[in-house]
Amino acid sequence: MSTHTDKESIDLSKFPADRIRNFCIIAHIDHGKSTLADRLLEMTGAIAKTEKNKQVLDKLQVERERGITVKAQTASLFYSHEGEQYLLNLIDTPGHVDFSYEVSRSISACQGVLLIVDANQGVQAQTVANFYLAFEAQLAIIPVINKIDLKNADPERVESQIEKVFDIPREECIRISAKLGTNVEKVLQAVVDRIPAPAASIDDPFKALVFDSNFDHYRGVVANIALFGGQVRKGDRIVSAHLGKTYEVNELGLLRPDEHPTQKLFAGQVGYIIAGMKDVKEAQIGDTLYLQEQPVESLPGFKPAKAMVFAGMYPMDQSEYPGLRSAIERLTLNDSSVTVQRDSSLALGAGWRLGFLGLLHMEVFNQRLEQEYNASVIVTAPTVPYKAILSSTRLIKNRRAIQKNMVYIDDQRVMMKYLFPLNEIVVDFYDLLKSMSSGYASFDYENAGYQAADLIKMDILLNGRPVEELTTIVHRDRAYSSGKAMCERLKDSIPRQMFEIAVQAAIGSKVIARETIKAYRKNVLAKCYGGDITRKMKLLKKQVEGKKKMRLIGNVQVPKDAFIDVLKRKD
Ligand SMILES: Nc1nc2c(ncn2[C@@H]2O[C@H](COP(=O)(O)OP(=O)(O)OP(=O)(O)O)[C@@H](O)[C@H]2O)c(=O)[nH]1
Repeated sequence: MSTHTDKESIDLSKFPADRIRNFCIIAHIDHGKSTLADRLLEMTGAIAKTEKNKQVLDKLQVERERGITVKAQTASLFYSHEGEQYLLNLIDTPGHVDFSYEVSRSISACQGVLLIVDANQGVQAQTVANFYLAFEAQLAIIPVINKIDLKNADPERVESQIEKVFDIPREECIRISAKLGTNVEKVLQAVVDRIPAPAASIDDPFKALVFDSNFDHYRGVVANIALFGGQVRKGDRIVSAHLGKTYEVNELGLLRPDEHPTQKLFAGQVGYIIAGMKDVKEAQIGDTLYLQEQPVESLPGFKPAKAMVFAGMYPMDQSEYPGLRSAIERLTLNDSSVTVQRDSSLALGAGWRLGFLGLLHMEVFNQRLEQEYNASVIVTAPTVPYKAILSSTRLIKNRRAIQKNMVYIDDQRVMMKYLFPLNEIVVDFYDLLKSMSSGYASFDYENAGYQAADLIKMDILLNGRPVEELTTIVHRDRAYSSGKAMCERLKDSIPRQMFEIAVQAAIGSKVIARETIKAYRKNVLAKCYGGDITRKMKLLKKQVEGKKKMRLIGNVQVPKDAFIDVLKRKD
């Protein structure tokens, strides 16, 4: 095996399309995609083999803190097989259901996938969902059974599941331990042998799909592109099909996984391009790029993601509005599955209504805003979309989940399909299901359209003042229990203040639940004896900092996390 670590030595013209393989790694969450990606990077010399290089493709702070992948990442690898040099472009994708949009976009730049399945857990919900994304896109699928080093590993059983559920012969499965590196070489060989080369010709005009992009504070838009034909070099004048605007290519190159500038990119390759796009709106994901003098027909692009959960987002202070607006614009460039609409609220001022694919997606977006853009925001209670008929029409009463079908994967696992009201599953269903099944059950969902239901609007009041951000739509039969639970949770998350606070749930003018937060005076100086003034100042400053994380509703200080916490069930 040979490696390329010298920056200057890469001549991409040596890699015509038949020497290129573009593939992504897909799997259920935690089955070991990022660990396998680390091994592939090490074995091909893209990164050094050290203890420090763990999950190198998980670049974001939020990914490292949560130990999950939320963004797909690209890495180009050089691999020699049977005397020939190959360029392998690997895209590592997230496993959690909320980020499946990243998977579907990555698939569009690939001809094959490694479908990783944990040798102990076997086929899980996102294994099935991701398999179908790859299958429908007609990609070559290489099943890889990972974690065979585990004491409870049962690769035989997992192979039977793969055969039964996906109709893939068991002989095609590769058993590996990504952690120890066992059989990982076989995975690289299979990528070359079983995944077709991209059908892209250097003789065609340059045509590239923008499959991801992000905003760099200094260089503007950095777009990840897959070349479906031709070649492109620094100084070329290219056009974005979406806006019809022309740009000059300033820089281009490979992602290894860090940017590695090259002179040119050729048909079938995957890389990055910087072309002086200064506005986030200029680099639409799904856009087609072509040379100014050689117009081409646009590529089909992507189906827009369908937001499932909506929440309001407001600056902590209205003076931070412009800064937050540009942060949201830049982050949505990198995460195009978020929808943004302007909104305003009496209590919180001007802000936005954002649509997300799920609650984890919303939390991660919020965390990225804070970590990558230093923005401090208030997020309101998430809701799901409803269509309301404004009359007293009696709606069909149907709130329970309806079982649609049930398939036995083997004697220990069963796959069940239900029709659920979306509201019942977006907030904490996944967490509850995991804890009730001791982590064994897994879950995936897709939109099944609108259904009529008997719903009412429930308000939450703090000292008699309605908090519109906490208004929810609930099923009539559940109004009392959910009103009571929300009041109890608010009581827990709002700290005592200098006066008594009544927390009430109401339907129209009728109060259905109430909790009281007793008055309390927190004297932060109580522990200060002897009048040390600098220490007093420090404590008072700390108290002011604490208050910044609070939102004033009427005269009540509400911690900003309360808006989400209040919806999560504790049982
Ligand atoms: N024993 C064992 N553990 C493994 C192996 N591969 C991965 N792991 C562990 O499994 C856990 C999850 O691995 P990741 O590589 O982060 O999984 P992932 O599929 O990338 O996770 P997401 O991107 O969040 O979906 C980590 O604790 C790894 O150390 C393996 O071959 N053997």
